[in-house]
Amino acid sequence: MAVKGLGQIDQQYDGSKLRIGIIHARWNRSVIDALVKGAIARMQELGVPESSIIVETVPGSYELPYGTKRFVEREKKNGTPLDAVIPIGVLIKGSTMHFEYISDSVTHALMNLQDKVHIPVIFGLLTCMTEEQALARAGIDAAHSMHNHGEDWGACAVEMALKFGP
Ligand SMILES: O=c1[nH]c(NC[C@H](O)[C@H](O)[C@H](O)CO)c([N+](=O)[O-])c(=O)[nH]1
Repeated sequence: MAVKGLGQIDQQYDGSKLRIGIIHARWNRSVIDALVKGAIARMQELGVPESSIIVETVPGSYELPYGTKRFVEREKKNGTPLDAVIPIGVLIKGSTMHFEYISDSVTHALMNLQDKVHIPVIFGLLTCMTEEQALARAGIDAAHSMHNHGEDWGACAVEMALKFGP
């Protein structure tokens, strides 16, 4: 039995009152779209209305930290604050060190963002050595060898928002 992964969340949560943001990069779009779809589907299973899932995009993963911060601030300013936000990006190793620098810096920036925006920022950055790894983690590889990690991120956003919201 696989031991990795979120598995079942430890109780059924009612997400019907939550407002969750997804902000995704547009690189590696086929993988991104599958991850976003999985996150939305899981949050709807947990009762979050589709109209309460707000989707925004940025060019690439490097733009996720700043885009996420401004996205959360904009929704708060509009009187429609988010209860959690899921930045989603897919980084695939190329022939240069670009991958390493973006992966490391974006990971730290997203982690630290939580203390600035004061809502859960779920880690939705796939850092893959190959395209096959990315496809598998979005559940769209030919063998369907793994589940869609976007579903985990959706469940995580609902749990964190309900447990640790304002
Ligand atoms: O989201 C990604 N952005 C990538 N680069 C773009 C970067 O995130 C910025 O958008 C760009 O550097 C402009 O700031 C990637 N690679 O370079 O390989 C990648 O794999 N994934």
